[in-house]
Amino acid sequence: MASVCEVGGISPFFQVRQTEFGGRGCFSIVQLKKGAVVLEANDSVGACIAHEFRKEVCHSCFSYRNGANMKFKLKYADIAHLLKPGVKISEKAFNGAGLWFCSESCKLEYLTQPHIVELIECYDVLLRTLKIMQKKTADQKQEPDPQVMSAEIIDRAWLEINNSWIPKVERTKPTKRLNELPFIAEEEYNCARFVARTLFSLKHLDPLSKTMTTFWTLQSNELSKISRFPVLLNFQIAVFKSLYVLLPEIIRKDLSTELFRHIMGSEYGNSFGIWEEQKVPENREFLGYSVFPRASYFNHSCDPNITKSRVGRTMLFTLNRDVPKDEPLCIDYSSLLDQPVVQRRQLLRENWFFDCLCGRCILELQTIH
Ligand SMILES: C[S@@+](CC[C@H](N)C(=O)[O-])C[C@H]1O[C@@H](n2cnc3c(N)ncnc32)[C@H](O)[C@@H]1O
Repeated sequence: MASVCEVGGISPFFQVRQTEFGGRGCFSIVQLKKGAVVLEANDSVGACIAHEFRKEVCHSCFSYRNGANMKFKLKYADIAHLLKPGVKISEKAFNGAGLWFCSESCKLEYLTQPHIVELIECYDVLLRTLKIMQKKTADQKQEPDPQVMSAEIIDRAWLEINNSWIPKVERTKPTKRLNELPFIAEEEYNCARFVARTLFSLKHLDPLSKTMTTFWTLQSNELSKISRFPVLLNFQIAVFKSLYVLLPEIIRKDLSTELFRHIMGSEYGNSFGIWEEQKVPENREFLGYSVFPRASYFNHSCDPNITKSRVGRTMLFTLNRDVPKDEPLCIDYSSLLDQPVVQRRQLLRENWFFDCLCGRCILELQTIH
């Protein structure tokens, strides 16, 4: 984990410091007024709209219109002029990369992202593979899922990939590598798209940017999440193998087991849901998720002083009350604030893998003991 100075300078309103209960958190560095936006994050590193919602969500502005299909699907003609050396997209095989938009202008805006055709090639090959896999019906499980998990078991599984599987693939002729492809279903596909987007972002981000430096210092929850759901180890390995076999070289060359584990481990505790906008939590659709490294130092509080909201692709972090200097700035991870303390803490433990030590929990725990 990085030292504090490596994650400073995210906002003029707060600093990242060590908290009393361990880990880092955000603290106000000046007195702040209710309504102040302490962070505006539009620098997502990885994001994924669930396959289920692919036609119903605009991939540029993330708008969703009560389940209506978006009218503008990506076509080969839209990208033909963007093709460049190292990117091979055949007109005949092109599937639209699973990208739909609410308007021509949103589509154009998406296509103006530098080098975006590299990502479109990745998305399209993953989508083509999912469609082929969906035609297979037999039980495709290759490895039995482990029952008990530990850091050693996880490390050993990845060592095996590094020492045995990758060298084997590298010795295999490119035309035969598809034989190494594991079975993937929709969940693996969603995850593969998320990782592909992250690899693409990292490839083109300024290495000295705050987004990049904070990405490398994100807390990983790999062990706690896989310990709770051991099936995730084989799931992740299947995603890794699929990406290794399928991704075009221009993106795949940066894929290593170490980077993959950091992307997956940090995604678990640091991603923000892409929820339908302007609806109460109980009635919102969960459309996908996104990682904003600069916004990942906000701890949870059951009495949060920050309200998070999404406007298009941007996350806003707005103070919901006046805050003095040196106060922790916290958001609500859970939408469970009306639950009693014991249930709240249990749900946070089960879903977010930590025992909540916020001021409200500590106070309420004292009253029940
Ligand atoms: C998004 S990160 C927040 C930044 C994190 N503290 C760090 O050092 O990178 C979420 C993690 O912070 C810790 N955390 C956040 N809120 C907490 C709370 N109320 N009580 C205890 N731990 C908390 C947990 O370890 C959780 O998995």
